[in-house]
Amino acid sequence: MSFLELEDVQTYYGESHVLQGVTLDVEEQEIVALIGRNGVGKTTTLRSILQLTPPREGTIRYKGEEIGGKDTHEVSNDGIGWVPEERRMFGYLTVEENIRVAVKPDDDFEAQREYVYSLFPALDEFSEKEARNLSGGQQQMLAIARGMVGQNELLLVDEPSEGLAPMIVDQVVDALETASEDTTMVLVEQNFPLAMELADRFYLIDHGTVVESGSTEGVTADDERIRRYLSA
Ligand SMILES: Nc1ncnc2c1ncn2[C@@H]1O[C@H](COP(=O)(O)OP(=O)(O)OP(=O)(O)O)[C@@H](O)[C@H]1O
Repeated sequence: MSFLELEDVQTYYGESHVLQGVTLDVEEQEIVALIGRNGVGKTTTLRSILQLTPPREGTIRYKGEEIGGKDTHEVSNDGIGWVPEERRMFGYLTVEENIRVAVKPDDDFEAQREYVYSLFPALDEFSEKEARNLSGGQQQMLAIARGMVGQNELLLVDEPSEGLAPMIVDQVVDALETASEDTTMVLVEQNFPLAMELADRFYLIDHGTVVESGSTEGVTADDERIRRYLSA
């Protein structure tokens, strides 16, 4: 039994059949990258796991339990965190307030705050700053921290390097590596070298289905298996 298992997952937006049978698995403590061209269904795979866009067919098992059909808040209570694309957060709230909003009502805010500040001590330093005044890298760190609130055991991270300068991307890599010591991770990332650097294994998605997979070890964008799917 794997930590997370997707079997023949089929997801639609209305009549549009986006995931056409995605099968993949993730082992505990792994970082698994989902790669592929724009619009092939990577974000939709994360949305399917979270039940934000519930699949119409197939199964999703998390720690051996079928989570298909659950509500998103139940999936979140099961310990699955999300770092959405574009770092959605409350710009006019402070860092600390953004963390507070992410803490579930039954959870101990103080304990959760201490937990995320221990993961990312830099956040503590600017805890009173409004999120909109943070740099892109700091915002991404806050987004990752919000995903880790609740000591989530699985973190789904969507395009963490998007729109960030290369120097800032290094900070984000550090933050993801720190987070990955505590959690299993599924990472959607357009920056191919970055995805290969961070992840243990990859799944290459094309037209809503997995077309290649394997260890990231030694894989480059010149690899013929990869190139034919990623180049335009
Ligand atoms: N809310 C939606 N309603 C209708 N179609 C959607 C919706 N969200 C995404 N799609 C379509 O579903 C397909 C897959 O989108 P998805 O966001 O999963 O792709 P992706 O691989 O993550 O690529 P990207 O990097 O562009 O986000 C695309 O054709 C997209 O236009």
